[in-house]
Amino acid sequence: MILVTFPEMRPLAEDLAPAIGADLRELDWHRFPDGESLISLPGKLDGADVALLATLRDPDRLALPLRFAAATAREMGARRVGLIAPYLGYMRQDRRFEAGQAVSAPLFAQFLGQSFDWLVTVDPHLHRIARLDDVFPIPAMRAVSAPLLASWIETNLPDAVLLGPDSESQQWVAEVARLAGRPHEVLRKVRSGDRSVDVSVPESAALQSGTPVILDDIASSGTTMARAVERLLDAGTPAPVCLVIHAVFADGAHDAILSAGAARVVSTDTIPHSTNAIGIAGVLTDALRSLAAGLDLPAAGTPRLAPNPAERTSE
Ligand SMILES: O=P(O)(O)OC[C@H]1O[C@@H](O)[C@H](O)[C@@H]1O
Repeated sequence: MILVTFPEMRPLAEDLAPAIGADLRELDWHRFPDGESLISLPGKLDGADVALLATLRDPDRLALPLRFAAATAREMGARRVGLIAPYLGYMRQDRRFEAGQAVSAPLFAQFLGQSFDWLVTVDPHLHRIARLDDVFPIPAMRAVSAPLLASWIETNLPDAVLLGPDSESQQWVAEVARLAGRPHEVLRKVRSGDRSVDVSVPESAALQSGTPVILDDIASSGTTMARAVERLLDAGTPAPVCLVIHAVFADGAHDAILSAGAARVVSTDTIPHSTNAIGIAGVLTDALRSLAAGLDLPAAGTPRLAPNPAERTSE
């Protein structure tokens, strides 16, 4: 397999390529002064199975470059072209909340399915849509970060009390708490706008029994995390640690969470960010191996634990 990475994903690509036995290449993405993109793929692709690595934060910016890259790989002779998207954007708009709205999740899945033969992602935001297969017209596999999050908690915060900021976070929090052998609670959230969120904290003895760790799949504006931090401090807990799978972090989000009083913000490296502390190459490799078995792809190699991204940057 040939792994072709978008430039910003190079650090994860360097963990992933040896683990899956892929030849690593980086595409060139030139931006013209008017904002148009020129994508260039390196080397020959004749008959190769190609995997593109791109994380879909800011998916509007990436959509056309992805389509150009996939089409060009085919023109250069690639046998199949897959997409490894550690973060898969647009999954939250999974129904028409108001008349006339686009239901973006299936539309974006169809868009990607027109360019790629398969897809692997990490913990997609699926709620009313149960499975990736329900919206993707191509084989789509989800890697699960829960074992990595649980292991991080066991090592770094053995007295953690896991807290989901809203009912949608129940699925992540319950599983990580089970794997880490720690208690968990789910807070109540009411959202009235993009940055207008109210969180309330239930009375609970568990809250006072350890270090609060707020766990969510996505921090976007950071408002959910920030309000949860404030309400927990109001309830008399120690400063919470915020653990997020996908560090989407719109402008100012990380600072807003810290200003609210969080002790620390930690994320996986599905999206490059200064808070990355948990490497997901191992679970991506597992997912690629499962997919490869079903698709007659070149078998991915033996999974290896990825180095901690924080350690990587200090090398
Ligand atoms: O409050 P922000 O950070 O904007 O949005 C993130 C929240 O929106 C939800 O869909 C996510 O699961 C998370 O709870």
